[in-house]
Amino acid sequence: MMRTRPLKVALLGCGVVGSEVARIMTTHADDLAARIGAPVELAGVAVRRPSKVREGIDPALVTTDATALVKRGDIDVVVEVIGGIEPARSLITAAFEHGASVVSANKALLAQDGAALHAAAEQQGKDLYYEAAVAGAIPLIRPLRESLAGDKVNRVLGIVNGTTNFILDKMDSTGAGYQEALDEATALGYAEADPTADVEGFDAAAKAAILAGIAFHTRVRLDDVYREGMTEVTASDFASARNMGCTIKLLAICERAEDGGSVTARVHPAMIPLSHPLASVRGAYNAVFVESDASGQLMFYGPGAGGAPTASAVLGDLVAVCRNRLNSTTGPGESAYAALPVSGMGQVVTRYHISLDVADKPGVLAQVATVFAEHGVSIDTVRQQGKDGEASLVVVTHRASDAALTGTVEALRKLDTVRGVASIMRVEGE
Ligand SMILES: NC(=O)C1=CN([C@@H]2O[C@H](COP(=O)(O)OP(=O)(O)OC[C@H]3O[C@@H](n4cnc5c(N)ncnc54)[C@H](O)[C@@H]3O)[C@@H](O)[C@H]2O)C=CC1
Ligand SMILES: N[C@@H](CC=O)C(=O)O
Ligand code: NA
Repeated sequence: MMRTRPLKVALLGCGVVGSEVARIMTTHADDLAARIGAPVELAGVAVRRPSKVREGIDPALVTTDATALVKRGDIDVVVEVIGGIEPARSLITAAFEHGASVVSANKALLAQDGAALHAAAEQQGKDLYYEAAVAGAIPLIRPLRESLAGDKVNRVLGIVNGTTNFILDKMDSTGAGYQEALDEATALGYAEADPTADVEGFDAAAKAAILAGIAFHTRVRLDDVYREGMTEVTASDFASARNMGCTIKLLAICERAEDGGSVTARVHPAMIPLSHPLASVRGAYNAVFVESDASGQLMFYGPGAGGAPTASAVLGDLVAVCRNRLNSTTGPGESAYAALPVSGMGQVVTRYHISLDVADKPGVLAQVATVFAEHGVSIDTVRQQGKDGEASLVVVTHRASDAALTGTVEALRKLDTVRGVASIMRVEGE
């Protein structure tokens, strides 16, 4: 039976995502009420610029005092789509203290302070949901937290940042320049308020921390995630990748060590074969593979950024949280019982594509090969191209630890015949 008293929602932030949340709440009001079992009412909208015209939003609901809004006491759910650490963190904490549950899209905050926020929610008997924080519209948090709760996840690998995938795709497929592609991604509402978060890999690293924590039932913070952005990927890297039948993607990879005793989480550009499903992920789409003991390999795919897709995930959480409130219950909280240590990058094992500038004379290849052998790094293929006494040498390795590869590269740099290390890129997905 439908409850007549509405559940009250406070919306914090009315930008790319917030404006879409408000629009869907209004246009789908009847369906949402039927699915929840009670109407949901937008009770207040906290903004920074109150004079801006916001279509479909009653100006009487608009306030610049987000703190007063979350402390009203009659709010059932606070939807936080401001972003950043403060004031979002204080507002969410105050929301719990004043009786509300919270839906957030804020991966930066969750990766930094997720444990404290979960503890605050639990202490107050409230929900903290954040499906929109990882991979936009793609259902990923809930499948990991609920559908796979009976399995053992060993690996999560994928493209989790729409902006950088959009840029890399444009650079690869149209030869567009980096800045031009970034400007377009920003205009389309994909980029973070400061797009450095996207291009330097902080956003993907925050998502990797959240995914690893949920997948492995442990705590992984942003600082635990190895991070390289994509600003140094060049047209020549794409050409090398094409020569190998590969393309380049910014990947997030979270793995459980083979002995199960630790985990790693990393974000960096990597070559992947064109035949791999991740190679065909275009534009701002995201795709994530989850590998578990019993399920085998699962793939999640869809729009990873943008106002409406992200609002879809927010609304899904809103419905879940409202249903929980009507039933006087809460959904699953943080599960970090495994308390696994997070190992550094040195422990990671993968393949490498290394491009060296060398002197074009007899014995150089043997010298280089010896350095690889001395560090226990086995070579898969070598390609040499020479011109005017100089040559470029492209070495692709078999699987080796990052520590062994780092040692190899340090030793290569010391060889007189090696003029420089032009690029090092990991090769994944084989
Ligand atoms: N845009 C996207 O594709 C996605 C965004 N997200 C996350 O959603 C959140 C919001 O992102 P966007 O909507 O894209 O950002 P945005 O910058 O378009 O919107 C944020 C809004 O919050 C307002 N704001 C800032 N401080 C405020 C305050 N103290 N009180 C009231 N309003 C305040 C800003 O004026 C702005 O309008 C961020 O955490 C972001 O990481 C998550 C997934 C996808
Ligand atoms: N800036 C982010 C937005 C979604 O999380 C991205 O590009 O993926
Ligand atoms: Na999602």
